Amino acid sequence: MPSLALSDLKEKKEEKMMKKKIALETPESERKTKKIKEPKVREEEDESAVKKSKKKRKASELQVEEEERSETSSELVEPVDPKEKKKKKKKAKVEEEGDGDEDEGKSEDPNAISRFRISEALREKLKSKGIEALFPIQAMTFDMILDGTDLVGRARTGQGKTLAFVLPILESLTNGPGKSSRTSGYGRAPSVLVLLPTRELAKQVFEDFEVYGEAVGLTSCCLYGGAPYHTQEMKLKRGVDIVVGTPGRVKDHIERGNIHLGSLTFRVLDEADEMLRMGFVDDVELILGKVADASKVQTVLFSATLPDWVKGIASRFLKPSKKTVDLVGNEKMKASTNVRHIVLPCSKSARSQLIPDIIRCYSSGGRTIIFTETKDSASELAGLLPGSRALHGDIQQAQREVTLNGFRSGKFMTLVATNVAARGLDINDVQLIIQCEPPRDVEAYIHRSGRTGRAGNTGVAVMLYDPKRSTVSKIERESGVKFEHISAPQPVDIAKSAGVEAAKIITQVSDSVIPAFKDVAQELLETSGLSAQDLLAKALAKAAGYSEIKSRSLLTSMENHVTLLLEAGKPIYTLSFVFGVLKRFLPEEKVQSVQGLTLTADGMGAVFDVAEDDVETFLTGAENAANVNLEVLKNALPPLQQRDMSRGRFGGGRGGFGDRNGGGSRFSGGRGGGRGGFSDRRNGGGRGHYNSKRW
Ligand SMILES: Nc1ncnc2c1ncn2[C@@H]1O[C@H](COP(=O)(O)OP(=O)(O)OP(=O)(O)O)[C@@H](O)[C@H]1O
Repeated sequence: MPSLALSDLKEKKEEKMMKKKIALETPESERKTKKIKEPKVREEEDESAVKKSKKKRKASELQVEEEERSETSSELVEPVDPKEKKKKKKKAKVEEEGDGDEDEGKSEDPNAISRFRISEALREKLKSKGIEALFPIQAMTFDMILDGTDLVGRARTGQGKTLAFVLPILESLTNGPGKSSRTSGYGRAPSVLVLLPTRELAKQVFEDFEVYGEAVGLTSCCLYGGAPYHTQEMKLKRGVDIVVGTPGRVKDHIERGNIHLGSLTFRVLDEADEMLRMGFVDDVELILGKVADASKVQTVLFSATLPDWVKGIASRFLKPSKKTVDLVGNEKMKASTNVRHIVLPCSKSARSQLIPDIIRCYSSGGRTIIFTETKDSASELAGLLPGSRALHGDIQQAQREVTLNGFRSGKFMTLVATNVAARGLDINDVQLIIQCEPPRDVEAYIHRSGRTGRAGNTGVAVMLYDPKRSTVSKIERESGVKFEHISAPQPVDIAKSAGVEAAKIITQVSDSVIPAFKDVAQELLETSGLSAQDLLAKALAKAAGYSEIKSRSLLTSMENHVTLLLEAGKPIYTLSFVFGVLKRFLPEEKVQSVQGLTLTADGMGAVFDVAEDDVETFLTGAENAANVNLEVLKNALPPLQQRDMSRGRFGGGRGGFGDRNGGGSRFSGGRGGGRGGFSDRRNGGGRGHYNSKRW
């Protein structure tokens, strides 16, 4: 029910805020910034900290402690032991209480930007953007990057990984170790190269470098395909300090002799896993290999997902002394914890009817991004959803930019995109993500759902799936997300809330209209054969834009379809058995018309959809059949068996759809088929493989 869903959402948000409030009441510990330290943070506090930082909090949950530096060459900065953390909290609290007066230094956020080696100009710029304190991933990596360490950084989506490398790099080049090697003057070669998988993301990161770089006198340029070479060449000719780009176009400029990477000080691989997955292996390898002396270059790699096979690149291109700051680590939950993750059964043909209602129920009036698996489906769906636009790789770059700008500025509120928009895009007020079907891999799920719930905000991610061919359980076990299973919002429920709105509007209509309409109202009352209440209900419906209300099935979400539950008095093991039972009392064409046939998790029944007009035929037929019970399901589906496509068989019973807490068994186990390392050509198979064919 939409009204329920909305209030549930509100409740959930409040509950979350409450939990966060509690989590945030953690005293600070002193932080010394000059020495390299081993900061440790408890994973689940990561996102609380983001929220708190946003609110200019006074205390921080980030615990920084001094540790012996590890003798190992590559070091993982691990999350702190929760028990240990508790002890520290207690100790700090006692100290604070004993202290009495409000020492200004102590009440200040340990992650306040003033506590880091950030120059005045950059601080001012950050403040002008409303940033007063660093987020945990930024605080934990700032000194390491500034002091010259190669680094692998991982934090969940929307946790500020971009500024985690932008700020220390800018500081290093202007006031730190990078300053001495930086070249200057007309035609200078870049000191920094940042590689990203998509054009939109490259532009976004470039804009950060431009805004903050300007404050310290550094210039940047952005190199990406689909845009004219000339402008990019002119910028490179004049000389820039920072180059941000996608691998294909950067490589082209190298080959044209437009850029020289011999004197690089920094290399950044943002969303490295995606770049390699997209087939940029050769290009990235070639580009990274262009530095004159790799030992003099500092390399950092950031992503919210770091599949094992990416670690191969890290060992190949980062120094053995590299450090890893992983705020996700072995935590089960890999996706954003600020997002409500929902799954909903829906057949492909019902999508365009269902999606507007999902938006009505879950977008809270904000922006929505809908992800499709292919470019064609993105265009097709955008054509069917009024007020939406498509974004994918077949659209001209200039139009892609117009579309994204329009979405960012609120000219339209629904973007239908392929995976080109899955990674890194940071768009204000995206409240809802809809995935039309489960993506092929868990990383895509994590990044797509991470376009909402950013920087401490909350959001909703709804994934549609075909109950007959679902990979929901695979995504669930690999991402650690515990999906809420819900049924489609029913048009009648949506109409009810629209009616409430319409009633409000009607009460606001001036009494001056009454004389003009009174006579015809009286005539209607006398001639329509309806009560005054029914007549008014019709008038309200019309005011809310309704001429009729269609029903929607629980199973496939198809309009004018109804879900039936069949039981045969004994366990049912196969779908063909159900067809056999139906054939006993129905003509063949009716049997063939059933949609979405699925067995129930308890193995005692089967559910399927039939056209509303056929329901009577089915029910009457079943009355005359021995040992058959057939009933219409009105409110919720029973728990169903899910066909786990990743395992090629039916999985065990998972949570009922009416049960928001899901239930059912959890699976464990790693992913199959490890992806190859950097030089494994079998992965990706040529540049643009993924995006050119599918998105
Ligand atoms: N210290 C901060 N205080 C307040 N807001 C911040 C801070 N750091 C970053 N932000 C904001 O948080 C948002 C998310 O940041 P960013 O895009 O860097 O996230 P991310 O971790 O790279 O996400 P993804 O994995 O999806 O790429 C941005 O709008 C950014 O401006």
